[in-house]
Amino acid sequence: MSDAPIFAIDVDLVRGAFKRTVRFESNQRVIALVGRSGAGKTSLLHAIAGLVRPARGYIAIGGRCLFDASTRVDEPAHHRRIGYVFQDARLFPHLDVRGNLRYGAPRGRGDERFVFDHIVELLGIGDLLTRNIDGLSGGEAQRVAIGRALLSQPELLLLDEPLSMLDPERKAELLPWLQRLRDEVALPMVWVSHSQEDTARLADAVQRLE
Ligand SMILES: Nc1ncnc2c1ncn2[C@@H]1O[C@H](COP(=O)(O)OP(=O)(O)OP(=O)(O)O)[C@@H](O)[C@H]1O
Repeated sequence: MSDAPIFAIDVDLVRGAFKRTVRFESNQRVIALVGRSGAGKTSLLHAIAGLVRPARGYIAIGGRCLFDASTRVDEPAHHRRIGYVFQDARLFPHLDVRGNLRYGAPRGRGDERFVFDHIVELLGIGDLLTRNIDGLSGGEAQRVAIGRALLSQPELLLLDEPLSMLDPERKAELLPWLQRLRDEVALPMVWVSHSQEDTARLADAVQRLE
């Protein structure tokens, strides 16, 4: 077993005129990232995912170095084994639910950590498999998006405000599934949230960007 913290991050993020340093270490598995609008939450997720390059510093998660400016480590995004769930699900409209879940799932090795039938059961989406995307509720679409992310066999899950576009009823419906995800999928997760209440329910620790 490695003694490395689950999250070890110290980066300078630069996006146009925006510049900030984010530094934290944590041994908690599920982190809520909170802070005012424009504080840099999405920018940090993008840096972890390899979609933007920090101007300085390092990102190591689960003892795995994803980026280190001093040693010129910069794992390409597609090698980082990260599942990314967006606010608006971003499912493929030309595929049905099954097609979306199958998209990008490595085939045929037989030793995958996340298996199709288990993920479908975990997220309660078995009845949706042949449905078109445009007929799904916001909460159903998010569950499918999470399933698609897990079936890409990630080692880390990033969720950018998965509840924020839902009305209160749909949100109440989705929350227990997200709690189940947190409890039954033993992956590190970073959860961007605006809501103190969601944060308290879903995260082991809160990281605030001022
Ligand atoms: N591609 C870009 N070019 C220039 N500036 C950018 C770019 N992307 C983000 N920014 C700026 O970087 C800052 C941080 O944005 P970011 O989206 O990371 O914040 P956030 O905390 O996620 O905000 P929100 O809660 O509103 O989503 C903002 O001032 C934003 O305008």
